[in-house]
Amino acid sequence: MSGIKHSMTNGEETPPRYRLKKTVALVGMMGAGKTAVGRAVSAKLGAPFLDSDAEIEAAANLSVPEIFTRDGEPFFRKRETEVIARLLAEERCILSTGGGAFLAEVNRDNIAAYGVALWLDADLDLLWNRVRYKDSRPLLRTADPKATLAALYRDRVPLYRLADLSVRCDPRLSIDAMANRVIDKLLTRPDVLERLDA
Ligand SMILES: Nc1ncnc2c1ncn2[C@@H]1O[C@H](COP(=O)(O)OP(=O)(O)OP(=O)(O)O)[C@@H](O)[C@H]1O
Ligand SMILES: O=C(O)C1=C[C@@H](O)[C@@H](O)[C@H](O)C1
Ligand SMILES: [Mg+2]
Repeated sequence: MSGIKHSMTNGEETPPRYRLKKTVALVGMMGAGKTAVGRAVSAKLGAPFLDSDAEIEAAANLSVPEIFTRDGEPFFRKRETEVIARLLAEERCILSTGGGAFLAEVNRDNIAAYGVALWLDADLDLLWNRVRYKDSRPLLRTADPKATLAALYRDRVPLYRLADLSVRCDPRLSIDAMANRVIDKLLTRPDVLERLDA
């Protein structure tokens, strides 16, 4: 349990205020919670939230699966690199990346140039439980999506380990509680996040 009060629980407490000094890119497997937890972290910090998948979708006016089907994965990866570079340069933020983004060295280098990468490290079982009922991940449209997810996991974990920071995803923790865990981790890096009312 975090020893730090992160949110207002009664009328007497004031919400904590933070200074985000660098962009935090959330990386990790599909279903780890980069989007959901990233949004909650940004709300708690009062920092902008950006999501590379959502930006690519908005620019194309198509969903991620539609882009994969129409233009193919290499096209998507090019857009992903462009979008991440643009978002990093635009403003200091919490940036949720797509699950494959951190695999490309160019994206890792760009993230390092502007901020830090935080890996949301989730077990395969948890990931499968999160993604199994949704058809929004084109890479899992295979005859055996569970085996595909396991293969992606095996291949990708060594690269996610290159992230500056990592937080384990506990299946018992809500999105809000995970966001607190992420903030606790960021506070271990005063060059990234500072608490102003400590
Ligand atoms: N701590 C949590 N507790 C309960 N549900 C969660 C938690 N974290 C994420 N979820 C849910 O799991 C699903 C996957 O989360 P999310 O879309 O944030 O993953 P992601 O890492 O952004 O995946 P992708 O790489 O495909 O974008 C969502 O339905 C989300 O609401
Ligand atoms: O893990 C991946 O490679 C992906 C994850 C999603 O966030 C999307 O970026 C897309 O479905 C690819
Ligand atoms: Mg996401």
